[in-house]
Amino acid sequence: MPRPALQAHDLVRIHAGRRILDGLSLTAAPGRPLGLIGENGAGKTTLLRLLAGVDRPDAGRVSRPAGLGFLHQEVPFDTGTTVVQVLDDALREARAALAELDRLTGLLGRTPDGSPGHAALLDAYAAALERAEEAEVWDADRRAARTLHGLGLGDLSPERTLGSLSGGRRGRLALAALLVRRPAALLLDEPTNHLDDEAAAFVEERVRELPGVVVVASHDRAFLEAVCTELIDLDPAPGGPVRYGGGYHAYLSVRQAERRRWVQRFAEEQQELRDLRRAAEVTGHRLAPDRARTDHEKMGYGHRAGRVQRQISRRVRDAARRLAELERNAIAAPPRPLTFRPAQLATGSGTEEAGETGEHGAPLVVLRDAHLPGRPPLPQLEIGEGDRLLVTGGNGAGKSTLLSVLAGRLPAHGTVHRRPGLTTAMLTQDTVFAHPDRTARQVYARALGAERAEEVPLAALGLLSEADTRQPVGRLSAGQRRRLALALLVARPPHLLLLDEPTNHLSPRLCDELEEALGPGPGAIVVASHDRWLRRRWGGRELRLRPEGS
Ligand SMILES: Nc1ncnc2c1ncn2[C@@H]1O[C@H](COP(=O)(O)OP(=O)(O)OP(=O)(O)O)[C@@H](O)[C@H]1O
Repeated sequence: MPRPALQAHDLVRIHAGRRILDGLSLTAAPGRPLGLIGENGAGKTTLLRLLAGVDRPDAGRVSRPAGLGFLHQEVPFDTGTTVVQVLDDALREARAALAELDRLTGLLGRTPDGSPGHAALLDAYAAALERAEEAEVWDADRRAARTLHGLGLGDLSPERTLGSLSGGRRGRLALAALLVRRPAALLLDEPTNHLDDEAAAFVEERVRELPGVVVVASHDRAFLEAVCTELIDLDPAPGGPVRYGGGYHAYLSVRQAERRRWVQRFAEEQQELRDLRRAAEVTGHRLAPDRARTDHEKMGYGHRAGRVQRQISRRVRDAARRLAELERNAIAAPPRPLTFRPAQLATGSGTEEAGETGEHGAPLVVLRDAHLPGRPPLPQLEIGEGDRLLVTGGNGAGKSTLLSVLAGRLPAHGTVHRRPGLTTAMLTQDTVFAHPDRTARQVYARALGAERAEEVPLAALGLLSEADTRQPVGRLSAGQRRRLALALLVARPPHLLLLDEPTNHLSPRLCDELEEALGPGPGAIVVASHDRWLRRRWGGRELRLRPEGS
């Protein structure tokens, strides 16, 4: 039986009066993973939610295979659910399929060949067998164990509640549950945000071999390249969202060429519009009945007056027609992309306090034999002025713990010496704002104080558009919320800036700009990241953490 595709027709979605999706159609075929890409706020999550049936479109429709699985950016289970309950839920369909097969086998055994109902029973058995084979139900328990292991969750006690797990582990468990279930259509929103290299490679492998529909929204270039056979770019384009075949690299070059063509077409069209308007004005002026004629015009005027008049009128009419047509169908101006423009990310710490205490030139932070009960060991570490340190390590190696200790958010035993007067700021992995109804601007002004917010206006940082700064933070996309959190940090640069997985949720363009800003400069910056792409290009100091016992 052919597997069903997922299809969307003419989807429209309006948020707060803005058309986020405007007549989008797509088909996601089984076995051909489709990637959704675009700037933060382009509408990827919005589209996934419509495809999943979590939200209803304002117009258009979706037809989807039964038994669809959706990995949200935020985990959908409540905090009291245990690990074993999540897995039982994932295995429910496989177990039900096996039970049904057993029941039909028993019935067949008791029904003699040729007796009434035997043929119907055989058909039911064949159908149940096909469903069970498709879902690979015999392998389900083994698959569950292998998947937990592959996602670095092999050590999880089945009785742990989700509330007791870190956000990253909760996310990985939700993903594991979906890979175990193998739904006919799998929709994934930023699946690699919490994955180290090994886990990301494992997921790539599993997703590639899924026989059903896969649609994935992601900013992870390495993942998109490895998994997707087609991409849909939701960023503005003259003819609406564009579909690209051939993976991420192919997309990048085609997309750049398209953007150049758009800019050029727009410039040419604007020039033509200006010319036509000028021509219409000048010719209109020449034809005006009360205009005095020049001597040159008077000489031939009587003789050729009628013909010239007709020619000019025709030209005026043609120009007016072309002008009206162009004005009606003019291509939209290519939107100017946001450009991250921080004055600096961190600031020099030659503070008065340091001078007074004779610590000028001393390290900003020193860790010696520092440790926290129940957490991975902390390294011996000195962070000095101008340092740029990349902290790497697999899931559970203690990257976030280290950053929290450096930030002074987690008290550790042993020596944690911070230079007097040192200011630190940390971009955490979960961006939560306490008042979702406050606009981004209000949050910014309250956090920084009106004076600083005026000195460094939010929109001037190039992280959010003017329009988005007026949005309530609860309505911003995950990436836009992270952009706001970053803006709050760089608007008042600290001496020591700590970035925990800074590239999660951020668009590739911003990641590039951020990476550039991380280069040499004043202050100190410590970055914890699993991003393969960032790590590959990092030129500075690196500290690799290993989980205890490894
Ligand atoms: N409930 C809502 N009300 C108003 N606007 C909304 C709402 N939900 C989303 N939006 C807006 O819709 C746009 C698209 O949001 P969406 O979350 O789909 O973007 P995205 O492409 O997934 O972004 P990201 O890359 O940051 O995850 C954003 O501008 C967002 O502010």
